[in-house]
Amino acid sequence: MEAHSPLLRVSNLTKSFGGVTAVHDVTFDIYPGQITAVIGPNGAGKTTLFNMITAILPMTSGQVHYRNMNITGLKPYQIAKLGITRTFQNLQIFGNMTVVENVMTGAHTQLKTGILRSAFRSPSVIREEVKAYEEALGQLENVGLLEFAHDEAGTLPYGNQRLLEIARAAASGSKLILLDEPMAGLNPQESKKLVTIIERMRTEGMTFLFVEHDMETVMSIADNIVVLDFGEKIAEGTPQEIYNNPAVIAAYLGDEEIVI
Ligand SMILES: Nc1ncnc2c1ncn2[C@@H]1O[C@H](COP(=O)(O)OP(=O)(O)OP(=O)(O)O)[C@@H](O)[C@H]1O
Repeated sequence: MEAHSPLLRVSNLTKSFGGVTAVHDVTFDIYPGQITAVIGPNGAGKTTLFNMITAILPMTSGQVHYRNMNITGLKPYQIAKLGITRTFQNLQIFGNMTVVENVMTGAHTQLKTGILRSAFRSPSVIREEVKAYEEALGQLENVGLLEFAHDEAGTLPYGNQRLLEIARAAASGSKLILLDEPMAGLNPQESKKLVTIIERMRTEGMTFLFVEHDMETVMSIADNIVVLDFGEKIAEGTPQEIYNNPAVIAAYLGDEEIVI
């Protein structure tokens, strides 16, 4: 991949649900190591856009390229295997498994071991499992959860469960993590911790795309902001550019949830 080619290219994505066009002709690029935020008033199409990029929803038209490869029409597991992971608004933690086991489920998207081989527990399978375990512990250390590695994940406070999801995404070998409202439900200290972790992971080479209503977070960490309104991209730019954009201010007028 060329140094300046986008990691992800979203081209003319459109999604219609019957008569409702939730996303219309949206185009933008994400470059490696960038933090990109998608913002917009309620119902603007942010989640639908995420769902199309990760193939949870088929698009009506448009294309998605990842590392110059056309990934339009691939299945969600194929996209995950290529290195794109997402988190959801509702946490997707396996509450009865331990914290470290949860992280290892991320690593399993990349393991070579098939069901048959793992049933026989050959030395190569064991080696792979040990590697995944050590990698999982490393990821837990990165997000400050190492001391809870052997606790049941369901017993972690909400903010730590969110960090656990991010550790799991990182353990999957992802290069691009999509976060759907990562700050939702976090208290100010937890938000601050998450911001620090995202920024550190970025300096280590991770790329992020996130949907967020918390404008303070968006303005403080995003390199690039894509603004949707009624499914259309109405603006794109740096936090400063977006902050001063009249179309963006107009779109948010009357939206009580967001103070821009
Ligand atoms: N499965 C669906 N069937 C019909 N309409 C849908 C469906 N999913 C979303 N929509 C509509 O598409 C539009 C965009 O919804 P979407 O959830 O993507 O917006 P959003 O920006 O993520 O909103 P929020 O900030 O409230 O989460 C809305 O008008 C919504 O009602």
